Amino acid sequence: MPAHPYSRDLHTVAQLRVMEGTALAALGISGHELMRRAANAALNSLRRHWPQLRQICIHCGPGNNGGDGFLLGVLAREAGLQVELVALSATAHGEAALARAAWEAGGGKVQLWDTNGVLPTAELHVDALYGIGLNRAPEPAAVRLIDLINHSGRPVLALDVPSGLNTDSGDCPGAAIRADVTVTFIAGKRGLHTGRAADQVGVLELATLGVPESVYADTSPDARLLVAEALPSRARYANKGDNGHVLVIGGEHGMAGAARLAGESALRAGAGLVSVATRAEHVFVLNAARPELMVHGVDGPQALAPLLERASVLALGPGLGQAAWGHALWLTALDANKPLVLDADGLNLLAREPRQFTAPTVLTPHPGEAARLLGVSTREIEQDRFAAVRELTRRYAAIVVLKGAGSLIADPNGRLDVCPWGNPGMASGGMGDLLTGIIAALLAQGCGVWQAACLGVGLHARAGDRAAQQGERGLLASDLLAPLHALGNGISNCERDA
Ligand SMILES: NC(=O)C1=CN([C@@H]2O[C@H](COP(=O)(O)OP(=O)(O)OC[C@H]3O[C@@H](n4cnc5c(N)ncnc54)[C@H](O)[C@@H]3O)[C@@H](O)[C@H]2O)[C@@H](O)CC1
Ligand SMILES: [K+]
Repeated sequence: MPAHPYSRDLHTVAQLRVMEGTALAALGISGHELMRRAANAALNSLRRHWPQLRQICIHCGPGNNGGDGFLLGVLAREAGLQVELVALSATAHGEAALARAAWEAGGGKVQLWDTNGVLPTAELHVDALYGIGLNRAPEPAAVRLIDLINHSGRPVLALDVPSGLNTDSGDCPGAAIRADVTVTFIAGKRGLHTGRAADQVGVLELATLGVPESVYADTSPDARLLVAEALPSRARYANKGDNGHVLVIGGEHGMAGAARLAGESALRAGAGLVSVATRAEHVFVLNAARPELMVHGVDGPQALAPLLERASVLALGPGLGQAAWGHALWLTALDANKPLVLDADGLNLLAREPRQFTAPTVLTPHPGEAARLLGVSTREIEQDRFAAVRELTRRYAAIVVLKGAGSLIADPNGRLDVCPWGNPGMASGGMGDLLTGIIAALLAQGCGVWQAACLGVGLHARAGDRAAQQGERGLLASDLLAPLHALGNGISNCERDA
């Protein structure tokens, strides 16, 4: 089935509420009918994923998400399934009350959830507790139910959103359902694609419920999912000078590896030339390990100056340290006003001495670095990664990549893309150094700064996924170099990696 033309678009709850209203008007149907369509989509998904299923338990919350659950109960019963239904509250309002009445009119029983209650046995649990209306951590009674469902050992289908996950931020303020499959209704939701969402959503399906395309066309999304794109093609007559010259600046005592990984990934992402400015003691080992790198020992700004002049793009920060040596190089490099990727200690120094950038600049903080750059805690960053990345772009006048599950890429005009690839194997040392080198290489080859950041994040994450086919645990940053080479050339099967 071809993807829906607007499946990349991601919205906020406020936007979704407006879209629901315009969808109802455009379709000329009642809210109840839209809810019935949602329930029908959920039943289809359930049948597709678990065709042998005979008996399910649906858990309904107080709002319209619970309403979806009641109507799913009606349709599932009509389809011959045995249905148990648990409700969090004794009453329902509005559309949800109508849905509950429809369930009860057919003789359906409702078990009112009691905090000390026992989870009904079921072959599968349907989570219809909270949807986009969740506005705080689930209440204590729901917490126990969520916990029991998560530990039931049975598959879980979530309706619209896994309950407990904040649809806007991707954060879980308290307990949250871990779904195997989430069927989300009408349109993409940004909080399903970043941060904690990675552990809660499972397989994500979009059911557009027959909403006409005009509703999507009239809504400008808050964010978009990255799609896999080929790198810009290169002229056959290109010489190495046409593909740019990246200068990696970093590698304080004991941190040669970071500079090496950034340099190697820049080479693998296609930079024409890559130089490394590092501590003199690292020159021999880096040259021996990767002779294609031009490695220079620099003891301070004077030695750095001629290298800065020759470079077209700077990758500043891998293993740089924050002591006098790193700080002096950092100041000199920033004064060169060249296209720049700033990472690691380059960002920690920026947090100490904030400035705005006029040359094309990409900052690549992980949540801890982002917290230092904004003067808040890492937890506050994770509570709303979208707000954090947008604030960083404004404060530093740069493109910002906020790393972590579902990396975000944002520019100062509010544009925001979300990376759908990557895996927890990439939460290991050196992965960030690779990303720095990749983005720098793309800038050096002539990509615009937004394009370089998006292509770079995508390439890095897809190389990570490719490398993780051998296992996530124990994945090394250098394992990504071979798949990076292949993917950068549009080679999408695995033969090259072997
Ligand atoms: N409006 C529409 O047109 C459609 C809505 N649909 C469903 O409706 C959902 C949205 O429904 P609602 O806006 O009623 O919201 P929800 O059903 O998501 O939940 C909100 C309800 O829970 C309460 N609540 C929120 N956070 C709570 C917490 N932490 N602890 C306890 N109670 C809490 C709210 O006060 C409200 O009663 C969607 O996610 C979707 O599942 C679908 O039927 C598709 C059509
Ligand atoms: K739900």
